[in-house]
Amino acid sequence: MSTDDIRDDTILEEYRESVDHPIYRLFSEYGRDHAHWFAIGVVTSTLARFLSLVPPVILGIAIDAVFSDDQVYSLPLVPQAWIPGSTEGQFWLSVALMGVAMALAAVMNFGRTSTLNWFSHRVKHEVRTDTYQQMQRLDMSFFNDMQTGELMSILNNDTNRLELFLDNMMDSAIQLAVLLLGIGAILFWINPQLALVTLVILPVAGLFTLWFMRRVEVMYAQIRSQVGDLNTRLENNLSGIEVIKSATTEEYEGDRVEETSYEYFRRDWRALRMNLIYRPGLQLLTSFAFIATFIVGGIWVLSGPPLAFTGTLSVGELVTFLLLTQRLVDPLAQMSEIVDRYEDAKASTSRIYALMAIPVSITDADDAVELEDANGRVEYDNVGFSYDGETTVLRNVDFAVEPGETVGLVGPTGAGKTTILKLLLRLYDVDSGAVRVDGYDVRDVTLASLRGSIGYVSQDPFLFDGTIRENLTYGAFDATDEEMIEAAKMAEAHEFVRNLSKGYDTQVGERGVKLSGGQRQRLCIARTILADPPILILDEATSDVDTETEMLIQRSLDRVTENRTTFVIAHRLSTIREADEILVVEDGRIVEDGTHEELIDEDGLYANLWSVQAGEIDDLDAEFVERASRRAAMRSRDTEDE
Ligand SMILES: Nc1ncnc2c1ncn2[C@@H]1O[C@H](COP(=O)(O)OP(=O)(O)OP(=O)(O)O)[C@@H](O)[C@H]1O
Repeated sequence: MSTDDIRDDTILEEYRESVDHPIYRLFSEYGRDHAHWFAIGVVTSTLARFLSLVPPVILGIAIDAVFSDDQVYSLPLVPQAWIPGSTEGQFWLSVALMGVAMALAAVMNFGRTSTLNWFSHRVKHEVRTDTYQQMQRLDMSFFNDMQTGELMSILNNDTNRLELFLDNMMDSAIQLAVLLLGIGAILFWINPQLALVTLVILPVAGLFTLWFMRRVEVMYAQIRSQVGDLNTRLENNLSGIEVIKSATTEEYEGDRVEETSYEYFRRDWRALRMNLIYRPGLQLLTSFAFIATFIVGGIWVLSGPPLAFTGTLSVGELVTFLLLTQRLVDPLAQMSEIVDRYEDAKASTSRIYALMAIPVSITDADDAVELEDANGRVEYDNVGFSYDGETTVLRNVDFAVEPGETVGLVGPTGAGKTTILKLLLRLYDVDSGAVRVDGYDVRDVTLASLRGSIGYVSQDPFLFDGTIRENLTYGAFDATDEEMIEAAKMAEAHEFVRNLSKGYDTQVGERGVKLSGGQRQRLCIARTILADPPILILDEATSDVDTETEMLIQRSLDRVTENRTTFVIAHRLSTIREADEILVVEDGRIVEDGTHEELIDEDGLYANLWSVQAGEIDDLDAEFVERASRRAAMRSRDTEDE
């Protein structure tokens, strides 16, 4: 098991253990709104099962009264005066009663399947939607720790397991309960003594089932978690297929998938082995009941009551007994499946509720205010931050930006530039100090209004599967074609889009794979421009484009950034040369700040970085070279550790 797997399991496991009575909760929280469908389902299912018991009872009576003339034709709950006196009349009455019972059973079966199916599919749909909504609200730190495959397995596999249970198994459970009660009652009504012989297996079957449930509960939890691990591995490999192919690690990855899949098979097989004992065990018990009833009943009919039994037993009664006992075999064997699916659904529901129980810390405060028409004054007040609560990533970050200013952030890789701006978006909360927009602490305004005021072009430009038009208007859904094209022109994207065969209706592929890195970047810039936010964050927004395009984008960005507070993170220092202020970040601190000219004059880290990019490597001061090699050494050590 990899460290990732252990980490995922720990988060879910921690909350899974705190989930009490998951199936009960599922019914009370999600079933309530559709309780009427469920109730109709239960009633029709109950009636269908009762009606299915009518033919064997009528048959027994008909054998005794019509065919062998042993007894008087009488029906339970029916006045004797209503029953025809002739044998022929009784025969046709039996036929009619059986026919009506069968027809009504068919109608009830229709009602049962349609209502219970509706119920289970609705519940599944609502559980999935709610789980997704809750997942979206979770903190970024949660997504850093959880793997996509694991989450997909909860959203898809686990919710599907619920449907399997709610659909077929609820119906089977009702069927079993009705048949047990109905058959039990009829058997006792016909002959209580023989009924005891037939039904003695029930307590034994109950104990056997309890034993099985205890054993498989843990096994199912392990299986569900292994499905998550397998999904994670598959999802990771599919996302990284290009790396796998270029590194020719197909065999290595094939082995890893096989290993994870084998573990899934092993856990699955362990639970299945239990089933292999349980199912035939139950079948054996019911067969035993059938044989015992046949032996005792047969002797009874042939030569009077055996052992301590008393009274009489007719052939018709014995036939009804045997037919009904036979009716118990299938549902009792099905009980194993019901219990099996129940345990499976319980494991899945626990995982769903565990996900829902994970607390969200980045959320609107009760008295959060709307940040309306932000001016764009941004202030970092002595900010300290770490991702994991231990390793400090930012310390004493302190600066202020006036509305409309452009600020460049530069510094070595891993210094904390992106992290600083993620705090402005409140993707994470600061550990100490405060980040303010227009004088409001970002924790005191609503997340929607804060993030709606900020446009973010991330380091890793992401496009959704769909057309270019859909991607550009994402978030600005009401934008007109003219506005969209204007934004695309500003981001130097219009020309290349126009040259595509389907123009703005071109499909970009998953994550935008059908476009080049630079094209993706330009579309992301255009998307942000179209949203027209008062604050703009461009994180290496032009790193993937050629120098010429960069120059063009730069030119239009100058127009875009006018009158907006803009943060630009750039490794290519030429990009931020004109910024109103440049912050130089090193090891999570701001070590220098000023305009390009001021920083060059200061002759510190920035001046040295500038010299490197200008190609003046021979003129670098010795301390800078030493610090750079120290950082590089640390980076390669980090990589080795990984
Ligand atoms: N999600 C995360 N969880 C834990 N640590 C993180 C996370 N993201 C970044 N870090 C760590 O925080 C530090 C700062 O990262 P950050 O991405 O802010 O650097 P950066 O200056 O933007 O780097 P670059 O120029 O390479 O983009 C790094 O040491 C990085 O390993």
